[in-house]
Amino acid sequence: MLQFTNFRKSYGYHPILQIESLRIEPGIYWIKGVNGSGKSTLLKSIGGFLFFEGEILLNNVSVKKDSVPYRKMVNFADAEPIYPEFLTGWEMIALFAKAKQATPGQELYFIKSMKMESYLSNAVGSYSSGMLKKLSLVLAFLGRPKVILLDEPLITIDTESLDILCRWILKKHEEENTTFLLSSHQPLSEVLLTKARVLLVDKQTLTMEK
Ligand SMILES: Nc1ncnc2c1ncn2[C@@H]1O[C@H](COP(=O)(O)OP(=O)(O)OP(=O)(O)O)[C@@H](O)[C@H]1O
Repeated sequence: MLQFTNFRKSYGYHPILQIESLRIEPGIYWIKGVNGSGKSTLLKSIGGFLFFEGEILLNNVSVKKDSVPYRKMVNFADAEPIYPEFLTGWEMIALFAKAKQATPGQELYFIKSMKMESYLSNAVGSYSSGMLKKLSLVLAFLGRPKVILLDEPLITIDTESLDILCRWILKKHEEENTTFLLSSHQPLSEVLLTKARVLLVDKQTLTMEK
């Protein structure tokens, strides 16, 4: 369970988000909000990548005070992923698999289902934006995190892969009770919509829609 207490995030003197108190139970959540409302800022704060005032706890573990155990429970895929260009996809996967203590071969299901075998031996610098996006999604699913944060996961990937990603999300949630927080301007697939609750970023705060 994610818990926000007196959360405040500003850039300089520009306040972006303020969440007095909010509990997010395990589930699948669609984070909605207009451009610039603060969705990426929220996800990066939960991921432990940004400084903020107040507290975020995951299963009572603090992102600030216990950042190492906290980060082991949280995986993140950036909206526009950037990786060292000279590493291959396989090398990136090996790095993340080790860091996230993935079971041997866990990545193969994801790689096969999105048909990525043909390019993973190439350096990441040669990837198209869709190829890079798929790699970032595979990395985010490695290990057994409690929470997976996906910032605009639906952009740049082809329609066939969209359906596959929705299946990954439902499977991971059903099998491991992984919580997903995903931001998207595109509507989610019907099947994902039936499972997802909406978190709205508006007027500089976050509210759960019924
Ligand atoms: N590094 C930064 N420095 C200063 N301001 C920033 C920074 N990053 C984001 N902002 C500002 O914070 C606000 C929220 O940005 P954020 O990227 O979180 O919005 P978003 O809801 O994800 O937007 P979009 O839907 O366009 O991706 C915007 O006003 C943006 O200009």
